[in-house]
Amino acid sequence: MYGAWTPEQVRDAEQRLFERVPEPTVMRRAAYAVAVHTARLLDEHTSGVAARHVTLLVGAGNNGGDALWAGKFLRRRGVGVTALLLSPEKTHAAGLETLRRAGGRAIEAAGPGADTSGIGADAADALERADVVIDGIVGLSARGPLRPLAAELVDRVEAPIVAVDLPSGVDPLTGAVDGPAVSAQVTVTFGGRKPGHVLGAGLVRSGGVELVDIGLDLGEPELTVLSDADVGAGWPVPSPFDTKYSQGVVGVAAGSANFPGAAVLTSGAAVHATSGMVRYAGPAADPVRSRLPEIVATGSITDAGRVQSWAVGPGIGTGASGREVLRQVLEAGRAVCGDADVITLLAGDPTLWDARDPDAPLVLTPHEGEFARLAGDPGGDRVTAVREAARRYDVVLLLKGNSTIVAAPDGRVLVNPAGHAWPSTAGSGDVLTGIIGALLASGLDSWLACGYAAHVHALAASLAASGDGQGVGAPIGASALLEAVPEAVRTVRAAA
Ligand SMILES: NC(=O)C1=CN([C@@H]2O[C@H](COP(=O)(O)OP(=O)(O)OC[C@H]3O[C@@H](n4cnc5c(N)ncnc54)[C@H](OP(=O)(O)O)[C@@H]3O)[C@@H](O)[C@H]2O)[C@@H](O)CC1
Ligand SMILES: [K+]
Repeated sequence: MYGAWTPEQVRDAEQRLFERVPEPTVMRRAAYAVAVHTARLLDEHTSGVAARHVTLLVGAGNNGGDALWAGKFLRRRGVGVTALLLSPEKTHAAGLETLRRAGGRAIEAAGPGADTSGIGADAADALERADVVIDGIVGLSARGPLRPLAAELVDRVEAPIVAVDLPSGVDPLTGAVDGPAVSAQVTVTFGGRKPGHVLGAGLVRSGGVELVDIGLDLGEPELTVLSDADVGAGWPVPSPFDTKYSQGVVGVAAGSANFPGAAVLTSGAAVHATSGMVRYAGPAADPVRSRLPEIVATGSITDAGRVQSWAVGPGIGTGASGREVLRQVLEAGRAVCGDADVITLLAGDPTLWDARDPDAPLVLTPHEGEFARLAGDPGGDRVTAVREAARRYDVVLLLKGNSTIVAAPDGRVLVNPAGHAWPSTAGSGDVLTGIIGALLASGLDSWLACGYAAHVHALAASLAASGDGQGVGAPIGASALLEAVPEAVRTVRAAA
């Protein structure tokens, strides 16, 4: 498990740290780590460090200061270093002096001989010669899209990039990217990850994140990310004394005559996610029985028998029958995971919420379009949007994406930064619903159940796509994802 902290939290911790440790000492610590990782990358790409060339992109603040200090440390290892100053009059003075004293060169990025991009001829040459580029344009204080000169420089880079703290162009708080942004091979960050490292485009732009301890005491994180080991340790498996009933019985209300596949995928996922028992209730009882003989299938919810949770929504439709299914499930007073048509129904008819037992956990798992129907466009700051909607509706909300976000009504937020889109295939959401339903039936906390399910679901998709998770991926459908769920569960349990 690891956390991510907002820039504001980092700044508060930074102030407390500076009361004990002088600021330049902290910066040197941070910069030294940047130099170490840059040397590593140089070695990987050029089979050496000495006599290689590193170009620094140096912005107006301490992020640029870190880059300049890192340049000084690289000089000690015989690296040729050129700093391109984006705001010469605001450059970190001590950093600039130390680099120059170590034999590094510093020139204006917008120097003489500039073409239409505004980049000077010497600066363009230094970019071209670079074996590795260090991005110190902007870090924690980034606001809005990159300014034009920064954007031009970033577009021009061809060498692998080490980003200082955050890839420039990525919003530190939301991970959103608006225009050109650095795509780093490695991002060296300090004290703790920031939301920008684990959300949306920022997740992909950060490359491998290297965390450096500089003595910050950060407190409770804004976001939590679960590891394989966390998920594996909490995944419910039968104890020697369990029966099929004691592990929790899942009810599945999904699919219709027109969409029997949704019933099969949701039910199949519930079967694969935990042991125990799965009941199906709905018009697709025959196809479910024939594909999944272990399921007890009936035509209606009233005949289904006792369950501990309901997985409801995929393929039920948004007409009168779907509405009735949802009403019955909500009135049953059990934990509910609602997906797809359930979200559309709840968004369209606020009176349906009245059927809900307020003491029974309710989980909703929208994709972006469904979320918009329920709570408006999530915009760039998805975490805030999901957290507010979870509070407003008193539900656990899971917003799907390459970083899936799970917010509880009390404000806790989990992120599953899968960083790939293999689960983006028709029917994949049905599988996720079945997994969550099964975990809810086992009695897991509904927020954690969503975090575990999102993690295993994304892992199952990548295992299915790449055979063993190592190979080159090939397109998959939801059936392949479903079949890979047990392997994904084994993988996380082996890590625990
Ligand atoms: N926290 C810690 O513990 C430690 C922090 N450390 C380091 O300090 C960094 C934070 O430094 P910081 O506060 O000086 O600001 P930083 O991010 O360098 O921005 C500088 C200036 O850039 C500008 N600018 C803004 N947006 C822009 C844009 N879109 N495109 C272009 N330019 C833009 C804006 O200046 P303006 O031009 O508006 O005057 C802004 O003031 C942090 O990321 C880490 O590297 C480490 O040294 C040690 C431990
Ligand atoms: K940066």
